[in-house]
Amino acid sequence: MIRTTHMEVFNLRDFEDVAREKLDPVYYDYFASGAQDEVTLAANEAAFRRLALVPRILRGHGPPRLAGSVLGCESSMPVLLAPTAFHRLAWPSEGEAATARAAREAGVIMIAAMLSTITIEEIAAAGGTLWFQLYIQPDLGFTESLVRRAEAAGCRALVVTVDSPALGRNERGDRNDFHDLPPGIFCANMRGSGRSDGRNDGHVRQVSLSPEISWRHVEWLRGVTRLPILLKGVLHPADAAQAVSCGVDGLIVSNHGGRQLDTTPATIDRLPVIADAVGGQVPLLLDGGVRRGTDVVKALALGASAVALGRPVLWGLAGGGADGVAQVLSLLRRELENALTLCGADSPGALTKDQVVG
Ligand SMILES: Cc1cc2nc3c(=O)[nH]c(=O)nc-3n(C[C@H](O)[C@H](O)[C@H](O)COP(=O)(O)O)c2cc1C
Ligand SMILES: CC(C)CC(=O)C(=O)O
Repeated sequence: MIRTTHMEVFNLRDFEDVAREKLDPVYYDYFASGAQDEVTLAANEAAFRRLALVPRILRGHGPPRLAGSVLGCESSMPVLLAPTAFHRLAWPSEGEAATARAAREAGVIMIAAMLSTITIEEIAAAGGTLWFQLYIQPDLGFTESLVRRAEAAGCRALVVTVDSPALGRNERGDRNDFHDLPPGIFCANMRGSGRSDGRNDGHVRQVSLSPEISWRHVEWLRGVTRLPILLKGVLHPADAAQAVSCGVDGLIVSNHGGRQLDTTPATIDRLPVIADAVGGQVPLLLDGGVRRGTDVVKALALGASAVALGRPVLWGLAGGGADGVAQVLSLLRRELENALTLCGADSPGALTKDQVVG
């Protein structure tokens, strides 16, 4: 159990306090912040609090089974690690390798961020089941080289982030003048060969979040890889339906943890309309504000196959490297097991949407 001089950790929120104590305040702000007024950042958690769970009784079963699979990948519980950039800011010695080790040991899927601070090959060497998150770069030759590297490293799916035609306006970052990674830390996947412009030093400035990216790019990607493709950042049911017609294999209902367009709705509030639009044709995942086992249960009941966890993983990493991430996952697993039991569900699939009332 991670303990600092005056803090014991009982839940995921406690880990944020530990991380705040340990991190450089500028990096803490980078991880914690949302866009502009942080309305969406707050809304994600507030919406989970607002929804109530209705338990079913006297179901007469044993402890719930948490394990299952998502897009053919086994997972010991319906919780994935959301892609988050720059883990060496939280744990300088190992960065994403520590996160990947903890995910592997917990038997859960890690979505490795394209903007990781060690390479995807290094993450794969430390990790278990990995999916690779991609910001499609207008330099399609370079994008394809990243896809090939992710395939060769054994990644089992591509997660294309589609909520970032530009970078969200982060005012905490502006106030802290945090616009570059510190010396010695790079976007490791962006270095080396593959770019048509020959720029290859892994500087953040070389990453393009471009409004030119369109459905045509998704169709292009569908043609260059056989890996399952998920779109991350879907909030409109018409987009969800179009994604399915484009041959996309899964969707992540996400507002990027409130870091892109501020004042978007909470993700859990969008899940039902997206689930209706998709009608079970592809698995739906959700991220944003998941902090408790009861939050996971609400998302599962409303139609998600699994959820993904962003900041709490970073708090665990900052608090104690792989051990900290392992503790975050283990706390959430215990809570999820308890919440399912109290809801009368012997597995995630036994939950029904009438068990969530708003
Ligand atoms: C510090 C930080 C960095 C992130 N980096 C990325 C990224 O590189 N790519 C991406 O698709 N999403 C990124 N995200 C968004 C997460 O994948 C996820 O959508 C969000 O964190 C979920 O919300 P939560 O933090 O409330 O759990 C980042 C989020 C944070 C907090
Ligand atoms: C550098 C950013 C594009 C990484 C990111 O997605 C984020 O910080 O939310």
